[in-house]
Amino acid sequence: MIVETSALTKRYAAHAALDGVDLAVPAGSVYGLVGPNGAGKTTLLGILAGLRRPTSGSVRLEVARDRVATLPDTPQFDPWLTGREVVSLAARLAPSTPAGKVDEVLAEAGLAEASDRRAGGYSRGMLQRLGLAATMVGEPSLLLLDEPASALDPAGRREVLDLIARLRGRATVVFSSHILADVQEACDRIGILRDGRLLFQGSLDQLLVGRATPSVELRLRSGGDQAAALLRRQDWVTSVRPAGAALIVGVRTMDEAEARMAGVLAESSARVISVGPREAELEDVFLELTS
Ligand SMILES: Nc1ncnc2c1ncn2[C@@H]1O[C@H](COP(=O)(O)OP(=O)(O)OP(=O)(O)O)[C@@H](O)[C@H]1O
Repeated sequence: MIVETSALTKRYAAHAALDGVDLAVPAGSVYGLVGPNGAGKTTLLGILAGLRRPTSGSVRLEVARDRVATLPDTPQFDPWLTGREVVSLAARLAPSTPAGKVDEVLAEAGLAEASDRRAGGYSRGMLQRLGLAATMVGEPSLLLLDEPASALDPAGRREVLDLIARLRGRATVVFSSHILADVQEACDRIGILRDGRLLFQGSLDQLLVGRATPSVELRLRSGGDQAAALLRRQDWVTSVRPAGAALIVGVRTMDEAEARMAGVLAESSARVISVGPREAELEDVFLELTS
């Protein structure tokens, strides 16, 4: 394990922001720390980065402090510096940065063209990528990224997630997010934090197996409200919730759903586009664990 904490606790006055957290991050992994607002993600990353002190418990890093790089959730740069100057400054703080590395990471972050423009004119997505470039330039062994993609639009998120995916195998990455899809896509290990407690950590497969209740995804052209009301009255239906244009119907067993779903839909006036089993997703488990 490149990062291990033991019974880590952080109190702000009477409030426990972290409560007995045993985090274990394997070397080389991309670890997603996910949890709702206020769960303690920033506090935990801050302690790992050495920026906050724990109230009790311990942190063990199997990596020298100068091989750890941290990206705060809203990186701030002097607006008059160009992208290249920001990354060059970061390079000077790293123990030894190979020649040409500044241009290499700027290109990797998709900022080659913009590198001589001032950071004050960058978009949010560009600033986040500039922060990543500055974090990556010293070739750290461990990157701690606080919500690197959460505030971005879908295109910006995609760029940042792609950049993180490319770090796999080159460094260990711990990043926090409250966007489950990002974690599901980018991480090979997941920790779920709520109210300062680590409710689960392990691989996505370990998380999903045997936890999420089986469910069926219904796509309806119209009549969704009536169908949902009818479904809620069935004893084999455990939950009905809208997800975009679809209804996600939690069921006791798939057998019952297969035998009885068509009958309920026929009874309603819904126009059916498709009915299909839905693979357990992180969101189901997350809702199960955190609600
Ligand atoms: N410096 C502080 N003083 C007092 N309370 C704090 C401080 N920092 C965090 N907290 C509290 O500790 C809890 C955890 O906060 P933290 O910022 O670590 O959560 P988070 O999971 O990062 O949340 P978010 O997703 O909103 O950033 C919250 O209840 C927060 O109000």
